[in-house]
Amino acid sequence: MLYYLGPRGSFTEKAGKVFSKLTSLPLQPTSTIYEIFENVDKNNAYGVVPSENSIEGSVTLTQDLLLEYDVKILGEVDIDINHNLVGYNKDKIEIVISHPQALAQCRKYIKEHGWKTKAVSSTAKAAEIVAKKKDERLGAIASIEAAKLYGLKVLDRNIQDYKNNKTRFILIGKKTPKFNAEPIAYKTTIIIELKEDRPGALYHILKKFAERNINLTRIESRPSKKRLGVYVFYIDFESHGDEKELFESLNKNVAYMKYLGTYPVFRKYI
Ligand SMILES: O=C(O)C(=O)C[C@]1(C(=O)O)C=C[C@@H](O)C=C1
Repeated sequence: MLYYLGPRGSFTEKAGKVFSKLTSLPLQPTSTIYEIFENVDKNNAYGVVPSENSIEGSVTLTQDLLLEYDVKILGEVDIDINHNLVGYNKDKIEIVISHPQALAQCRKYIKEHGWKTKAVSSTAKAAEIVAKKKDERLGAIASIEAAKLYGLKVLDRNIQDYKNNKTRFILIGKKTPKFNAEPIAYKTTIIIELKEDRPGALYHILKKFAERNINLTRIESRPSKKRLGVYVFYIDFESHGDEKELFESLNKNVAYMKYLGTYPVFRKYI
């Protein structure tokens, strides 16, 4: 089973469809990202979750749960995100409902119209709520598919503040499934905590990548949640086959390291 953040018509479903096609796993909607991690961890299932967005950055809940749960990243795909205002009548709208990431990606547009906002669990959930309430004062920010599915009008298209809006989605699970297409690249993700807070501590870590000519594709810090001012670093890099020697070397300089996997990166059209 391949769990995704639903209901039907969410952007995560789009990414889910890509991975479902690649693996032949059947899709199953859930209502929270938590539920996806729970199912993956307890029932050996697979899940698709948003990881980062080109406008708003990291989906912090996903990042935090990757640290907490015993799951691996098994694949990655980037999906174009085009947000739309959906509902009944644009002139009557007072409140727009959507996922917090979607509200943030359309911040300027919402401000220009002076609407209030309400955050819900996904863009598709927002469309479902507006359709159920049948209230002209409500609008949702969602996909065209969600508008069709829940019988709403598309009142404005492509309303995100920056046009080239993409979200990166990851496939999570315990064991790599069989993929029926070739990836465009392989990546590795690790999470580390530095041994001590001293000059050059991070530099010595980064130097190990530079010395081995390994290209980093992301480095991001998140609070360790242990103490204010203590961070963990999420590092993505282009895979280079055997990484054993690199990890041995890194282990000497870190207080903690979690290996999240070496995984294929797919194009959205397969
Ligand atoms: O609400 C949805 O449709 C989702 O799939 C979630 C989500 C997210 O969590 O980032 C996915 C992509 C977009 O960036 C906006 C919302």
